[in-house]
Amino acid sequence: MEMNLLTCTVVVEDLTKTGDVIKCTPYKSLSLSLGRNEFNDVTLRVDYGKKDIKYALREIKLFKKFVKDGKATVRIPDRNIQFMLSNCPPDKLMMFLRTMHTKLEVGKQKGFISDRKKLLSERQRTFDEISPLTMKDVHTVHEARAKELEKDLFTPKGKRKRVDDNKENQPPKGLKMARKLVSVVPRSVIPVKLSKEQSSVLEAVSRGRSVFFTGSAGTGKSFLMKRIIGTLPPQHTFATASTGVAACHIGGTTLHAFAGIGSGRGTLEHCVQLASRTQVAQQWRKCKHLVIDEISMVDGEFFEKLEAVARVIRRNDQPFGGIQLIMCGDFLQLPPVTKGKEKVNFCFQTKAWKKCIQMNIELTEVRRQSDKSFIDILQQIRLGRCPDYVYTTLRATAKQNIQRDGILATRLCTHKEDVNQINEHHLQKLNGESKLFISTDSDSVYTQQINGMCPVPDKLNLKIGAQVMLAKNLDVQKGLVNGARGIVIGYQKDNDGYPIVKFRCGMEEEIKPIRWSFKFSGGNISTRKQIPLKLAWAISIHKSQGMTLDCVEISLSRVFECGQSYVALSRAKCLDGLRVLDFEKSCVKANSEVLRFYHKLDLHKRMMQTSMGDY
Ligand SMILES: Nc1ncnc2c1ncn2[C@@H]1O[C@H](COP(=O)(O)OP(=O)(O)OP(=O)(O)O)[C@@H](O)[C@H]1O
Ligand SMILES: [Mg+2]
Repeated sequence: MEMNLLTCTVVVEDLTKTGDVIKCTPYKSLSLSLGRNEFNDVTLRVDYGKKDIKYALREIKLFKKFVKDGKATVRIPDRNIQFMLSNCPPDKLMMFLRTMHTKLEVGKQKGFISDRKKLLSERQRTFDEISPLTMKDVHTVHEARAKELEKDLFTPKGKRKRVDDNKENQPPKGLKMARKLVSVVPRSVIPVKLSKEQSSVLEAVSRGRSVFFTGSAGTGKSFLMKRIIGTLPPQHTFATASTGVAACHIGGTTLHAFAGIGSGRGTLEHCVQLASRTQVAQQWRKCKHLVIDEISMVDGEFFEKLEAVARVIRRNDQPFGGIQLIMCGDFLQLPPVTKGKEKVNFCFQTKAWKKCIQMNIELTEVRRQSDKSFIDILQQIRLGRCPDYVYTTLRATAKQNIQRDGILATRLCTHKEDVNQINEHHLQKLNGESKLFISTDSDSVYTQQINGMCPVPDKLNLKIGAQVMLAKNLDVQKGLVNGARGIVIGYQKDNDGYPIVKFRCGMEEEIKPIRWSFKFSGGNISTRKQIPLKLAWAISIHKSQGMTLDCVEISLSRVFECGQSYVALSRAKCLDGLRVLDFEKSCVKANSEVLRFYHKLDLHKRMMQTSMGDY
């Protein structure tokens, strides 16, 4: 990701010394870049088109509360100016501000050249690109901050504290925290690197191509999608997915909610009429980049309607009304939900698909599992094959004891009813009182809809001993990740009484409520604050699509969909964490039309020689 350059909407404000605004000039699009001048000062260059102005930085003030929405303000106090940035790609903005702040702090440690020396210098004016942020830079800043904190603690209010003042010779309160600051530098400061194939997808997207990227379960499609969303301007980008759970995973809304055309089963005229409602039409017109995750579950007819509606509402005859489509999914996982004996209609079978997609890209590196033989087994299942070695290996898992420290495996069920029954049954069996945690929803009108999208329910009933699953990444380094399994071992003793969970990774953690936000048709935003836990004795295979689970038990006797066994099996990270019951060769099914589609993709790739490397 280009960390030194940002192009976005900017309001430039000239300030008085006391910070009042004297003049305010809006620019629809300005480019800001970070570099170093001839004295090695971190320098912000603002490109106004006809001219550019460079600000050598000594002090900046950043206002970053809305950085996730692509907004922030950069104030340069000694130049009496501030830049209010908006509609920035959020990840880019975050990295830009982080680089500027960190490099400046590192510069402060080294010291600046005096103004006098600069004036007397005869060096030629230069502006060189700043080097990328490194962990070393981040450590330098953390150490400096921790030292400052230590100093403050030893010398309260400017008075040096004598050592014998500290009677028990104990480090003062808070010093431990200061030291911790030095030792724990969050890894997330520098984003996880994309693989070569993932980077090439990002590059294609940044060149404005409409892309479909696919790949087996766990090849990092959703991971990449989140990164792509972070590089696009939020006002014109709509992140969606075919199901609520998948939408929540990438911080978006369902495709149906965005489209505003109901089920899409009505006539085109009716769909256009629905999409012409003011708020819905506004979204359609604003949209320049439409992201769709889990595209395999989008019905082909619905996709065709969307494409036609987009052209009409946007009054633009280009495919999809000129919107850039960024879609991902794996058609060998779950297909669209159909009623009764209706034939499945996949998106890739439609004319709209052929018209819109400019690039098909396949991710091939599996990230969820690392064991090569397990990856191979999953690949066979994905293609609907079950040779003897696959059969015997999976049958053998039925005897495995995958429970650890009393934490049972999550049971993946083919049918929804079984899920509720199993969870209720286990909860009732536990002795002790149950404790109810009710969510705080910003708008109760949406509670039912949120239940369909949010991984946690509005009413969460827990008991000591309950098997739970974390529904959000809390601390990736500690293993407190989305899908991590644990057991409720008690409640905090204060008024709130939040649950304490012992996780399979060994961590014990108090789980406090967190907030989810959801977008509904017309752009309405509603939030839910709830403990990020759900009962995890069982979940449905349909709801598990997209998840990574650490220990799973699966009964495949009632599999009814192609790809269903594959989805279930591929949630596990390793064979040791998997127990498959009632496994028969007949459980393994892949749709023949999907296989043909992938075969063609492969042939096409070879013919065009568009291997990822070449691309
Ligand atoms: N470049 C990467 N570096 C580190 N980890 C990665 C990378 N890409 C993906 N991962 C990790 O791999 C795991 C699987 O990724 P992800 O859930 O995005 O896969 P997916 O292709 O969407 O799978 P599914 O088809 O099951 O939805 C996640 O834990 C993710 O964090
Ligand atoms: Mg996914």
